[in-house]
Amino acid sequence: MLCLEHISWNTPEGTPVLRDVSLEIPDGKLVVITGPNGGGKTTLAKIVAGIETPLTGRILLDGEEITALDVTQRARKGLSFAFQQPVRFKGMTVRQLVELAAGERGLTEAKLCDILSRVGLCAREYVDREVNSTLSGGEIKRIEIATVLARHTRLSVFDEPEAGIDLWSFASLIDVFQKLRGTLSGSLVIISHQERILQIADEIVLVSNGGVTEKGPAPEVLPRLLQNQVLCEACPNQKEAD
Ligand SMILES: Nc1ncnc2c1ncn2[C@@H]1O[C@H](COP(=O)(O)OP(=O)(O)OP(=O)(O)O)[C@@H](O)[C@H]1O
Repeated sequence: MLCLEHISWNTPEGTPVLRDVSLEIPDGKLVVITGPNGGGKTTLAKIVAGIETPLTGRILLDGEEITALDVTQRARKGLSFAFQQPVRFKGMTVRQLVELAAGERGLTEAKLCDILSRVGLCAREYVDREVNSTLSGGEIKRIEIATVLARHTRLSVFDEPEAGIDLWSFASLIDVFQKLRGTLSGSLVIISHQERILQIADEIVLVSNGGVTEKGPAPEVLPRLLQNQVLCEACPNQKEAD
């Protein structure tokens, strides 16, 4: 289980972004974090990844404090992330990147194909391409999601997997997440605004204005979100934004 205790974070200019966030991410569950733009969801994910350091609070993984660990040390503990703005791994081929993620050299074409087809990419066309600007944003995003899927980690976090992905790939991704949920030993967290992703959640957490304003089992929280009661309370401009 991942526990966040009293996490706060300010921008470099000192503007509060996260205010005293406490949250438990249980094992074996698909937890979807949602909420209005700018509420603090990605910042929370960056703090869990070790990219940002919290101003206050601590992070525990299975009871062990990991607050002081850097990104690499946390990755070794089994935390992996697919961010909204994917990182580009200059000079590496797709094959090398997936092998690195899977921790296995010399993956067979069949295995590579299995991993890449989950995100709607045909392995044969992609494996020997370099991960650089010749790939589209959507392709890079899908490759990054594939690397997280390949790792089978303790905690996997996907930040807006729907962003920049076409409808067909998105539909197969939902399928992948659903299958993952059925075989989960660790935790699976998806940050999303998409109703179709909220529908497959076990638990939903609403992050708004730097705090957790709602959390609970999806069957209880989702109807309220869909009726817009919760989102509207949390974000008065939500209706206008939609
Ligand atoms: N390094 C930074 N410097 C300045 N402001 C920042 C920084 N990081 C985050 N913010 C601000 O913190 C707020 C929360 O950003 P964050 O990306 O966590 O929101 P979010 O809930 O993920 O939003 P979205 O749904 O739009 O992806 C935003 O107002 C953002 O501009």
